[in-house]
Amino acid sequence: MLVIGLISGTSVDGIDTALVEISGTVESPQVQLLAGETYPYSPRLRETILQVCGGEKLDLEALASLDDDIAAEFARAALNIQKEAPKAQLIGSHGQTVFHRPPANDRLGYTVQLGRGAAIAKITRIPTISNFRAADIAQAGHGAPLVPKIDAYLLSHPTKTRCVQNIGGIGNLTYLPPRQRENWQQKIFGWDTGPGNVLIDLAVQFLSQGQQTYDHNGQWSAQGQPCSELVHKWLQEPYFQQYPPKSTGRELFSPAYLAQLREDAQAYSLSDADWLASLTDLTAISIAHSYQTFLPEMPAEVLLCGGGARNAYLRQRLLAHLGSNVKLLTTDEVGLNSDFKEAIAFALLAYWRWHNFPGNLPQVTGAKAAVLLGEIYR
Ligand SMILES: Nc1ncnc2c1ncn2[C@@H]1O[C@H](COP(=O)(O)OP(=O)(O)OP(=O)(O)O)[C@@H](O)[C@H]1O
Ligand SMILES: CC(=O)N[C@H]1[C@@H]2OC[C@@H](O2)[C@@H](O)[C@@H]1O[C@H](C)C(=O)O
Repeated sequence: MLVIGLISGTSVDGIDTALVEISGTVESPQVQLLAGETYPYSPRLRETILQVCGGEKLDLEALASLDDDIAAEFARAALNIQKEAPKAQLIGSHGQTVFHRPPANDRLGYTVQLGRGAAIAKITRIPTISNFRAADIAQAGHGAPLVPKIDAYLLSHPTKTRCVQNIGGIGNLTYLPPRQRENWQQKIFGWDTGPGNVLIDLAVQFLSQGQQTYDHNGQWSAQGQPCSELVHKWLQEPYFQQYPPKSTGRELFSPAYLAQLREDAQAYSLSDADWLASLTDLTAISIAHSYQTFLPEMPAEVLLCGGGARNAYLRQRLLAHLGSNVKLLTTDEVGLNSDFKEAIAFALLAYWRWHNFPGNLPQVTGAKAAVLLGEIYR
């Protein structure tokens, strides 16, 4: 089956689009990436989305327009990716997260992904599945992360313990015990580790007065030295100490949050490069801390994906904190494209929904049951 996967993540940099051929069976799918593209948002749409993520108020009419503007961009991405290919039979569209509130005590979580599937189906004339997180949230789950079940099917190893670490705007991990271990599927874990690139990106934009949006290959932060006293102070953030299941977003790791870290850096008279090095080190140490604190064992291999895998300084700090017993690779090195893995995941989640196969892992999201994910718009 030819399926298109679409997602714009928490970096809000554009629409990752994957055209994939899915064969095999639902329980043993083979996925081949035929084409992958990122279609950047127009600067105006990106700005609006970031403002909404930052809590700017919208009236309902403006919300409806934004929802459909995003859907139109997603539909255009889907039409573009298959220009030179046979027509896809199905689209799985994650949409754009603009709000995420994890569940708490006796209150369900709440999550909003804009870019409604009905509009994508209408424009593309291809059946579209969207709103993947709602059914898990209705089961008292976090609705995130959803990729761990995909990782289990595509990246687990017969004899090695692996972790898959996505470093997008937010970071999230999947822990995969070896497949030969008894009941290995029940022992898979996953959660959001905290910031991926979000703090680094916000700081670079602030320091460059909007001229740069990210620290290319980590070149700027590599010129500085992390201040370990500050990094350890920052690691006291309650989210890092919270037990999984857990999920987070730009609501916590926000411009206001960064402003506090800026004040701290000024109190220590850090240079700009030292501040960036410290934020990068915080990102790395928060990931490693998550492994060392909450996993039953350290993995033999960590497979990186997401844009942060290209940040050489971040990779170096991560290796330093994970320890030399851990081998750091990218998912590309084991055959899965690291830039389009999330888009591929939503193609496969749509395929599973189409075939009535549950897409969530309750022990990861905290949901009470495994459920079908996504709403179908024919
Ligand atoms: N060459 C590079 N050097 C350093 N950082 C990079 C590079 N390329 C991409 N990035 C970082 O990766 C980010 C985009 O990553 P990605 O597309 O994986 O995020 P996302 O999918 O939006 O987030 P999430 O996974 O949280 O939903 C950019 O904002 C930038 O910070
Ligand atoms: C609410 C939301 O959009 N969460 C995203 C975000 O980006 C990374 C991390 O936080 C992950 O939990 C999730 O995305 C991926 C695709 C997931 O669901 O696995």
